[in-house]
Amino acid sequence: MLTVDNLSVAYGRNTVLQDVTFHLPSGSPGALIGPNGTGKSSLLRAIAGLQRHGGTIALAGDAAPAGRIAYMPQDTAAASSLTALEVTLLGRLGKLGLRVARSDIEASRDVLHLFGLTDKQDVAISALSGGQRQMVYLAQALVRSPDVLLLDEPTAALDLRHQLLVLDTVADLCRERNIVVLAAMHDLTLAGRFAERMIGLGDGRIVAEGTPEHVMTPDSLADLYRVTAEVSRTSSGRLAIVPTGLAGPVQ
Ligand SMILES: Nc1ncnc2c1ncn2[C@@H]1O[C@H](COP(=O)(O)OP(=O)(O)OP(=O)(O)O)[C@@H](O)[C@H]1O
Repeated sequence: MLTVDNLSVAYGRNTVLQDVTFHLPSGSPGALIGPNGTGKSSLLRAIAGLQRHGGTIALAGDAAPAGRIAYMPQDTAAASSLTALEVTLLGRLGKLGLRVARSDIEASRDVLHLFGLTDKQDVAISALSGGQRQMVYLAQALVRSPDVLLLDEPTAALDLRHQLLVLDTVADLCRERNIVVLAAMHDLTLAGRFAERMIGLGDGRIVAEGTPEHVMTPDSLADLYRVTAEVSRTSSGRLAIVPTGLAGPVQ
């Protein structure tokens, strides 16, 4: 269980997160939703130990869990000449000795294979497409075998098939390894498919929390995003969110 208590983040005098308190159980994929600029990335970075913050973060009672957390940033642009395999392997850095063990390479190859990137493993990361690069950085996070996996818009650059592949892979991993997973997402229908727990962030505070059904009602979507939206069930029982119009003035 990840416990975030009274967390705050400020950039200079600009406080962007305040009084953020929530629990996220292991084994239940979590989605973090909310409008642009509301503090989702700041929250993920604070949990990952990459952002100065107030308040406390604990993982099953461990008050300094940063070493057990893997974080995939939103921006994976890279000018590096490292290959996809090398970038993935970097995820094992904490575990690597002076020599790279065969098992580290195999673990890295396996994850790249899972994402259909076997034929790209020796290609420089700078020569990959945006979606391929996003999957390589996800592979890097996965090979760390973290206890907490934080993903910032992990499907933003992916086509329909790879969106499902990546999210289903991460959700399965969350349940099988009983780890904590929190992904910031803008596609609410995808988020509803992926997540068992959802946190709605508005203006730097938690404004809704619970199951996707509870968080993604027309009223709470109007509060969060200032849009009107239809929330329905598909014939297979999944939640579908269709924004239908703007509500309220642009701020
Ligand atoms: N390094 C920084 N220095 C100063 N202000 C920052 C910095 N990073 C973010 N901010 C500000 O903090 C606020 C929250 O930004 P953050 O990136 O956390 O939002 P977000 O919810 O992830 O947005 P998006 O959905 O657009 O990615 C914004 O107003 C942003 O301008």
